[in-house]
Amino acid sequence: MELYYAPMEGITGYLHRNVSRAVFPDIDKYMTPFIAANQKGKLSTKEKNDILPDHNKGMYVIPQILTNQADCFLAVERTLREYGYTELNLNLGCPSKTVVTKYRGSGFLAKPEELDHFLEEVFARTECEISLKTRIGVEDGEEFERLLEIYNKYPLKELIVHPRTQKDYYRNHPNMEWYTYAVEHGKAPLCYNGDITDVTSYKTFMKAYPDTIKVMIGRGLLVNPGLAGMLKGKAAPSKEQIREYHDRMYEVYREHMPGDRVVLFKMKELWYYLAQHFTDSAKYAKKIRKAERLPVYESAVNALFAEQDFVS
Ligand SMILES: Cc1cc2nc3c(=O)[nH]c(=O)nc-3n(C[C@H](O)[C@H](O)[C@H](O)COP(=O)(O)O)c2cc1C
Repeated sequence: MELYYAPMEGITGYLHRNVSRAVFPDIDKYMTPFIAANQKGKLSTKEKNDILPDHNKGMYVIPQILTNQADCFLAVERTLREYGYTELNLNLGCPSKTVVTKYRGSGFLAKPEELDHFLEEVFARTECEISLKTRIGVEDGEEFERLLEIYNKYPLKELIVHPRTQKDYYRNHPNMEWYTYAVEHGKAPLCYNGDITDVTSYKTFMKAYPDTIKVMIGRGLLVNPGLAGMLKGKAAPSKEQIREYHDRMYEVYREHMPGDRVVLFKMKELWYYLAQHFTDSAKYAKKIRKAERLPVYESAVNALFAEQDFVS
């Protein structure tokens, strides 16, 4: 089984990636949060930092691109090739309003003809291997029939399917009827993504789709950073490992983020997920959420680690 770390904008940048890798080295591939492509193929400082080979040593990293313009895709491809990347991913899943109203991310799924032309042009000129990360439609899973017909025309490296619609955001459950449709009718190698949160949900999924060889996990790895190891037969992470994961993350953010407020913001975001597997975590999570200074934050975290357990 190949396990992929899903891209999560604002969370899974290279600092997060390196710390996760150092403590829990069971992920096979990492996808970067999306790079918003422009005509010149220029990367922002944040995007450049995220893909620099020196910042991603020892990891298989796939840069993800967000655009609906073939020229922009190919321009950023040229830039990424200069850094040595030969595999790229197109984001056809982002559900956020600001992205969707520009017909990008899952918004691009509303324009299947344009999407087809885009892919035609990209595949005619690309020098990379290209995968797609897609939702099943904008409003309704029925749209996926047409979308898959389009995807099947191109030599995709792989098709990563998160079987929700744009309208679903992260609500409801993945629509497994349409994932089954992808299994039965898709030509590209498939990777499943969506709501694999623990060993039980993984086993249930694998029982239904025993031929699966690629699974991408996002939030499940944030709530339990040791989940990939568990899915590969390792023991559940100990509280000491979670502490190490936390401490290293805190250290790199303090080293690289511009000021305590940003560090606190990043750490609170981490705890939004990480607190979920601690026993009786509500009051500690509240203190962490309310902390406005690092010493207050640290004492809330110390109390949580000292007084509660991590159970996965
Ligand atoms: C905070 C956040 C940011 C995300 N950013 C991206 C992104 O940049 N690109 C992308 O393709 N998906 C993004 N996603 C979607 C995830 O990659 C994944 O498809 C989704 O969370 C479903 O998988 P999961 O149930 O395993 O978390 C994001 C999700 C979250 C929660």
